[in-house]
Amino acid sequence: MSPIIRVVSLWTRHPGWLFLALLLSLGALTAGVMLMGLSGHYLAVAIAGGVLIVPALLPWTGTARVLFRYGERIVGHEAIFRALADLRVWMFRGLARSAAGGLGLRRTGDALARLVNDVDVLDGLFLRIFVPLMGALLLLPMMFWTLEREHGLAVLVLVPFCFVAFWVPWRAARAAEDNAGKVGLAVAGLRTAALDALHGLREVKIFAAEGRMLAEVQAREAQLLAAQRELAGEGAKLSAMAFVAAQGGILLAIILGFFGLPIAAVAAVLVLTAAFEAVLGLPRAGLLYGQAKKAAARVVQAAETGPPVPEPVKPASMPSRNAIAFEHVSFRYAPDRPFVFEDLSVQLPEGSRTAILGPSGAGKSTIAALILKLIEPVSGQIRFGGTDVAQLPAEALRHRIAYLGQTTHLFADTIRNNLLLGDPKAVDEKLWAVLEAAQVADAIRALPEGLDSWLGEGGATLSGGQGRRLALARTLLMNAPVLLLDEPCAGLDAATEQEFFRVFNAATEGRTVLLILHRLTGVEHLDRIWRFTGRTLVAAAG
Ligand SMILES: Nc1ncnc2c1ncn2[C@@H]1O[C@H](COP(=O)(O)OP(=O)(O)OP(=O)(O)O)[C@@H](O)[C@H]1O
Repeated sequence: MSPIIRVVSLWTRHPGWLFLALLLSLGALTAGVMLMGLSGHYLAVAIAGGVLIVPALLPWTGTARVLFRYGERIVGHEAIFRALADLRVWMFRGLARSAAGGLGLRRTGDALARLVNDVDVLDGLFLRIFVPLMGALLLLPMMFWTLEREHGLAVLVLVPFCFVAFWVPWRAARAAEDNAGKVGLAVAGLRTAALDALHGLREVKIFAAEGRMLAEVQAREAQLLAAQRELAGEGAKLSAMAFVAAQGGILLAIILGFFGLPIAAVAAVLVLTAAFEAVLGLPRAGLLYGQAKKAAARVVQAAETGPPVPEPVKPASMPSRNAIAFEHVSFRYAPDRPFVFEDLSVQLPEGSRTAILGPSGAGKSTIAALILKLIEPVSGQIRFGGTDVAQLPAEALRHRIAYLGQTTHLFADTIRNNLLLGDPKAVDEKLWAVLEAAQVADAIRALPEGLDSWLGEGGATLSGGQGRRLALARTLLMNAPVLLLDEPCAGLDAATEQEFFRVFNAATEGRTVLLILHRLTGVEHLDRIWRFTGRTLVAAAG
């Protein structure tokens, strides 16, 4: 299915609104053409006979035109706002499904460009392309009838009309399609560069790299402007051609009018003026269509890219148990990358407390990513509660697991709302209990607004260590039977770390816990310890 059809198929959820908008628009067009035709006719009669008759139909047609146009604007925009809201939600859901592992900054800029710019381009698909095109098709028989009455040859005027209404827009669409790829890429590139520079502003200042960063953003902007200028030039050329053709068509009707029926000729010329005016926007619509086609392709691609690990066709039901086992698992990130581990087997029995130790780059975080189904083994199996995770739906599996990664995001919101992400129903008492467990309660208590303090973007108002502990508290709050904690004590001093592990044991009683650590300090009551040796895990104690 072509991307444009895919996008339009999403809009069919609002058939009533869209159909009504189309009817009102065609009604306005018909009333406008009738108005001009009647005016021309009675004007010509007045000139010929010296008597001006204003038929009762004339004011009615004028009023109808205004009312139809007004209704079309209201209904059309309502229809399209609903359709766009659906489109954005659909795309966001698709992104969330495909990017569970986090987008990363480069792709965030690109995703934002698609969510905002590309969806905005699609805004015009119905009102500025489809509706005027239907109008042009409706005008064809109307014009044939009017011109034919004037002079047999007058139907020749339909040639410039079709040129303006169909050929020029088609050419414009082709030109815009070639160019829209460049514009889309340039917009995404500009957003990515600007976001990158803004996110890293502190580093930019420390390394005095403002000039280089600015040059990068300006270069991207220049690329975008060049692509837009090219398109605008092409658009202007085609619009000029359409304008000349429209004037030529009207001139032809006037000339033929001298040889035919003058009264019919005046009416025809006025009808033609209205008709050409109605289609003179179509070359721009053609340009827009070319852009919309590319935009639709980018939106559909972003929304329909599958999850990183394919979902099972017939998912197994979630097992009641929560033990985890790796059975002869081998994994590498790409065929041309070395294996991170080979033939790795390890068990995390239900309710056990396990630590995996190893130097940086050994593959500890990769273990967590495999359990969460963000990546899949090259060979071997990972079982959750006895069932191969490949058979389990990723979302249901992740509901069982509370995970604290090495980098976690704190939202620009209050501390309370950041915490409630872990358990939306948690009462204050529970929030303070997890804050105590994560050794950050004192710092929060010292803030003037306590739990209602605003965190700022990425937790900017807390120190790095405090932010990390808040993220840890949020993970502890999640009522999941399995806890995966990747370096939970990063940013803690030795004494606080020891205190953390003391409280941690009580806070996680009964859950299956996997701690991913560089070194073993302060951890007590562990059931198992595994250490990376070469490309596999070896039991260190138990
Ligand atoms: N997305 C990725 N694509 C390609 N290679 C990756 C990716 N993520 C990690 N790696 C590589 O896989 C290996 C294991 O990485 P992993 O993050 O699991 O190590 P780690 O033991 O958690 O390290 P650290 O203690 O520094 O966090 C490393 O050599 C790393 O370069």
